[in-house]
Amino acid sequence: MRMRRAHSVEQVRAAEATLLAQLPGGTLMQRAAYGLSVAIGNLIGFVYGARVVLLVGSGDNGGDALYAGVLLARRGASVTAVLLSDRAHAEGLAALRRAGGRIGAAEDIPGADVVVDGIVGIGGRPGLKPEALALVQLAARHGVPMVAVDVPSGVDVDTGETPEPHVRADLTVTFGTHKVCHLVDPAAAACGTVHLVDIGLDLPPATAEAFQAEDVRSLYPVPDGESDKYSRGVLGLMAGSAQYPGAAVIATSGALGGPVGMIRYVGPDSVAAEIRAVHPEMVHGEGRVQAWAVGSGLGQALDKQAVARLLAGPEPVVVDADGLTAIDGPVAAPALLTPHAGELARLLDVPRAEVEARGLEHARMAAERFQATVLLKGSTTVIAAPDGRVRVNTNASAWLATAGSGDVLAGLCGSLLASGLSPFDAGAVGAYLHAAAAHLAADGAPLTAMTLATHLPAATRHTLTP
Ligand SMILES: NC(=O)C1=CN([C@@H]2O[C@H](COP(=O)(O)OP(=O)(O)OC[C@H]3O[C@@H](n4cnc5c(N)ncnc54)[C@H](O)[C@@H]3O)[C@@H](O)[C@H]2O)[C@@H](O)CC1
Ligand SMILES: Nc1ncnc2c1ncn2[C@@H]1O[C@H](COP(=O)(O)OP(=O)(O)O)[C@@H](O)[C@H]1O
Ligand SMILES: [K+]
Repeated sequence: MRMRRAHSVEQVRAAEATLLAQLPGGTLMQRAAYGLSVAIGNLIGFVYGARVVLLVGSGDNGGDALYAGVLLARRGASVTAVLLSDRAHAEGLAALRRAGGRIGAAEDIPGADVVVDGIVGIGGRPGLKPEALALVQLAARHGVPMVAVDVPSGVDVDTGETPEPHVRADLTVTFGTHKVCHLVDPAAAACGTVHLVDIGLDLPPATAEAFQAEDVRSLYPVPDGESDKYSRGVLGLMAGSAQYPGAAVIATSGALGGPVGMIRYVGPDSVAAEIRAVHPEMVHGEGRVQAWAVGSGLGQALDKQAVARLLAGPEPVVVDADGLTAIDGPVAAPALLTPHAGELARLLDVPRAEVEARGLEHARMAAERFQATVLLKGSTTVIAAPDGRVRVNTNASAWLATAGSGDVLAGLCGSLLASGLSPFDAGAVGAYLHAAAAHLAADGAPLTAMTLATHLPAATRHTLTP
């Protein structure tokens, strides 16, 4: 699999320590600095004559910035280091001086071609000191591109939280592996483009993973000559109501845009008629199913006991929207819960703002409490399994923020579950294809939930074709 993998600071430090013991001093920093200097050159498009300002803190993150400055200075850049501490990396500073770099100050920033944030890296606490914040704000006011070394200084590296002021980068150049803050919002949004430089770390299993097309390809249930509609999986859909009939239509569209062989709709005749008008292939009424999707648009028609029966198993179940209100403890069925921040806040009985600020923590907490995979929707979607594994989907399009797009996702995930994927895999594959369909459907302009659903086959084709 080719997923992007993120590791915790502790894991990175351990892997670095092993490697540092084997290599001559400074090797890792030189590898990091070389990758950083190349990425900076690529971002601004030239090096000779470029005006580069380094913001240098007290640690090795500042050291990386200084040595990248050395390499850029040797290629003809004019490099200035603004020191934020009197303990800046001494050897790096001496090397920069030898390469013709100089010590500068705030007034160098407005005319710079790029500012390099070497304030803090994985050793940083959240937040920026006032002096650093003022320099970062000055660069932003003058529209100078910002390159973060390893992480945007001031974010919480291991959680992606941003409780304090922090750098907003155009490009983040990280080393060895991604960190959680590169994948999880709100910090991920502050990273800009993330570029990974290999420095040769030997790493343990990741703390969080982000799927790529290849990962989806390896899991997607593709029918073969032996397949029939039942072996491909039948999805039971309990969604929509007289109040929200559209949710059932949209969820059906989402499900039919996935791998399922057949849909059985369980609900009122009036809603079934609306679905049939768009999807005549839908079957109305109870029967054997391999998985359930329940909850989208049930509104006041929600029958908590009926949902509770599904939650008791044995079939796997996707629980969306109103269906989530039927959950009050561990779920026996293999389950994928698909709340947005407001719904997760209600489930956990905490303020919505807390879920928005600390999404990863709350998704994990809910997965453990309800013994179910929790897919927390947002600009970054977090998928947390009850065993502690985490995946995130970062390739969404903001055009997805439209009514009914969550119903498409619930139907699609149900479809994947019915065709045999685990809740954790169904959530990751579903979130990926949902986002891919959004990019195709929107193509830089508004989309509707139905156009999103009708683009699922094309998104799947693109993803499954190497
Ligand atoms: N350890 C290694 O082998 C490698 C480390 N590398 C770099 O080293 C970095 C980690 O270096 P360090 O462990 O020295 O730590 P940092 O450079 O991240 O910073 C730690 C220092 O910053 C201070 N500090 C913490 N939070 C602060 C804040 N909010 N504002 C101001 N100062 C703050 C601390 O007192 C400490 O002195 C990585 O992010 C990476 O850039 C790379 O060179 C690759 C190899
Ligand atoms: N700003 C955004 N950027 C990217 N994706 C988003 C954004 N806002 C919402 N989404 C995605 O759009 C979908 C919205 O689902 P949901 O909140 O359930 O809406 P609805 O209930 O109207 O269907 C989710 O998949 C979510 O991840
Ligand atoms: K940094």
